[in-house]
Amino acid sequence: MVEVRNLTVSFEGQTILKDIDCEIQRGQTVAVIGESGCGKTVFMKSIVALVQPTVGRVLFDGVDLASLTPAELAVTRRRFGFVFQHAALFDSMNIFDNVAFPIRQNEEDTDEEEVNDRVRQHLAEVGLPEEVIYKRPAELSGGMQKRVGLARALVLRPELIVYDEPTTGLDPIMSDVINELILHTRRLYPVTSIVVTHDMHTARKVADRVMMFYPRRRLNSDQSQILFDAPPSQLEHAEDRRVRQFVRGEAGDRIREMNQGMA
Ligand SMILES: Nc1ncnc2c1ncn2[C@@H]1O[C@H](COP(=O)(O)OP(=O)(O)OP(=O)(O)O)[C@@H](O)[C@H]1O
Repeated sequence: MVEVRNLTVSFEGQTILKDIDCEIQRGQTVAVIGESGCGKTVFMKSIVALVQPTVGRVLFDGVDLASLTPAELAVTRRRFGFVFQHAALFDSMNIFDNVAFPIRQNEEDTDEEEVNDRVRQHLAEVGLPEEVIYKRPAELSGGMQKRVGLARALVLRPELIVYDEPTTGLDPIMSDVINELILHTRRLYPVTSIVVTHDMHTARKVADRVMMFYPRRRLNSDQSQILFDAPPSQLEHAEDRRVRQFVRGEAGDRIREMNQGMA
């Protein structure tokens, strides 16, 4: 479904991603992990054409996203769902209108009765009670806001959904509610998911594949930036020491490097 070919992304002369090659199959859930600043979000945004490749290509169903006109890209983007780190809800709209927004925006012919049914169905799917419907985002807890963000992302039944740190800032129970919702969505239909996360519990629980990125600036030019690309069950046995240290949360050589001003 997604083919990433020789992807390089640079900003103002600084290379963040270099020569990334991978394929993501339909229905796969990929967790993208790695230390802060290694380029996880840039990778995820490149896949949904929110960031343009400096070199290389990203193909979605065989089509190079960079070759599309803005109008064609807008049509393709309807097949994508986005769950942002801070829910990114519209503060001035109530919860109903937030979730209805993508339908009203993209499927203008939908009558209000159907909009009503779909919004209520999606809010129920993420476990939100009826009484939140006419509240504003600021009146809900962070976990509830994330669930609204998820309902809004799912309301057009996207084929590809990207999650940017979906559990950051949530307590362990609410994090697990979000993990369960990601799994539940996958059970409902063969959505492809890319989950950028620092939460190893999330990576282990929801993903059938984990990709670990490493900061480009810490590598030699011939070294691959993807240190690990395998099912989560293999994380503990990864050959690369940096992967094992990362998943165990061990600083390793980093403290010495920091003291030497290298990190
Ligand atoms: N639009 C941009 N313009 C300039 N630099 C950018 C842009 N987007 C990202 N960067 C830089 O690219 C690097 C990687 O950013 P990215 O957000 O992908 O990291 P990350 O691995 O997701 O980190 P974190 O875990 O902290 O969110 C950072 O140094 C960031 O400052």
